[in-house]
Amino acid sequence: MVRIRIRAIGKIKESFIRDAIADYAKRMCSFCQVECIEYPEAPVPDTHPSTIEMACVSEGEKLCSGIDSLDYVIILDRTGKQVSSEGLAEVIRRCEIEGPYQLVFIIGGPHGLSKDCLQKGNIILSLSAMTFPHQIARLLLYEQLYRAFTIIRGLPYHR
Ligand SMILES: C[S@@+](CC[C@H](N)C(=O)[O-])C[C@H]1O[C@@H](n2cnc3c(N)ncnc32)[C@H](O)[C@@H]1O
Repeated sequence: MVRIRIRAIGKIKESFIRDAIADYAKRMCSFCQVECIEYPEAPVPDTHPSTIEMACVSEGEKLCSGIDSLDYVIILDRTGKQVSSEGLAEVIRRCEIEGPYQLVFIIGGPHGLSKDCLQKGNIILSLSAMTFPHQIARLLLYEQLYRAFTIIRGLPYHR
């Protein structure tokens, strides 16, 4: 069974988003092992660009540390490549058949991801040209992962 690790900055504060994520995680549990590891937001004591950049670098180091070189790493960023739901399903299907069996998704915090971190992925994935709050980006990712598994298994969810 393919393992999916989501590495994300910050907690999900809104209970309705937490509930929706938990619902998709439950629906996916017979298709994959999905786990989310949350890292704390780095402190941003002022709004100077260099302070924000330092926070992004520090968060990026935590998000990318300890990733196995065999993992397939997908970094979520607005500037990345947009793929269809079928395209994401194909990436997962290939991992299920050929490996690597662990997919890692990385989601930044309120200030986004450092340049260094963006270079550590196998792909940078854009969910849209629009910017979402990290909590919504995480929920969208869970929904798209669930959708991908229903596409792979031919289940009547994706239309
Ligand atoms: C509030 S956003 C960061 C905004 C930051 N100004 C930037 O442009 O990256 C927080 C995180 O959510 C994810 N995210 C938000 N919108 C996204 C999108 N359209 N596609 C992919 N990921 C997105 C990214 O991982 C991002 O680092």
